[in-house]
Amino acid sequence: MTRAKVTIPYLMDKKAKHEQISMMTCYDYPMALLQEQAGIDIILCGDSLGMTVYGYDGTLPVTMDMMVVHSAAVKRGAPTAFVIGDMPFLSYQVSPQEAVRNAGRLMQEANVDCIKLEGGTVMAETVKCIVNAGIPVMGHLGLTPQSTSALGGFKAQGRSAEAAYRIIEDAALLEAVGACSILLEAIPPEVAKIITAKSKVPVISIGAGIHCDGQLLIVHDMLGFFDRFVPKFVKKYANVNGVILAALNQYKDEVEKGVFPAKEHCYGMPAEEISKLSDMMKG
Ligand SMILES: Nc1nc(=O)c2c([nH]1)NC[C@@H]1CN(c3ccc(C(=O)N[C@@H](CCC(=O)O)C(=O)O)cc3)CN21
Ligand SMILES: CC(C)C(=O)C(=O)O
Ligand SMILES: [Mg+2]
Repeated sequence: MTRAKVTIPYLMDKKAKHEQISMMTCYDYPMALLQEQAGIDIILCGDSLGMTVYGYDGTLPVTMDMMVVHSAAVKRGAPTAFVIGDMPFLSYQVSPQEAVRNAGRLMQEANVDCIKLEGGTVMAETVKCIVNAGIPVMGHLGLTPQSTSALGGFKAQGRSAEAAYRIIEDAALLEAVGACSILLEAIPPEVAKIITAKSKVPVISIGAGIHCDGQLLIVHDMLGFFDRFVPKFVKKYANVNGVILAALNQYKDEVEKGVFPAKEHCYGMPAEEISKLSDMMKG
């Protein structure tokens, strides 16, 4: 049985009932099939794919074209999940007009349900314009990886009263200009708790503690499929690297020993054809 499509009203209802929302990143079709099967509510095709899939040091090299191709693959694998396409660096900062056009590309070419962008007060006008175009927007506050250089690295945010107060103000403003949900990354639980209590839209945590309306993890981190660094907020639920490495080692070993391929991996040929071929080869 397939579940009903996850919609904004469905997510609002979950918040109202204090039922936790599950959210996970995903970058390709086979993983999307599994996340759909697991019933993950929200799937984010994040620009973190720059690091997890493409091996860059950060998210800045990621382009709109990459996000469109990957988001489309994710939506094909997870038709009933609420799929969010992440707006990459420079796709929305230049002007609200460019932001609307690029957000529209994710809707039109990748069939996503929503887009996400980083920033608070400075992005309020842009969020308003995208929402006015009929495109749902998730806001993203706290550790915003596209401004790592300005933040001084991948560092937790909102740890002073003043910094926390600014994030709380930003969250209220994002909601006021029409954001359908807010993502809080790497901030203290006490701050996230205040925001979640004040906001009418679902607030999702990645490294923002237990008091939010839902949780997000980077799928490669939680699977043990990425270990260049492991943020404090990550819990590893599997060791996929270990499973894959064991298979690769065994394959290499069997190739070198001539154990693979076996008879069952080879195509048959009728005996008379083999003997005819043998005669032909004798010329
Ligand atoms: N694989 C992956 N996981 C992520 O969580 C993630 C990405 N990639 N790419 C984009 C951003 C970058 N993120 C990060 C990266 C590193 C830390 C980290 O190591 N933080 C340290 C504390 C650093 C400090 O505060 O000085 C930690 O211990 O959590 C946190 C978030 C979150 N996002
Ligand atoms: C780190 C999360 C929140 C994100 O924006 C992404 O996966 O790109
Ligand atoms: Mg992102």
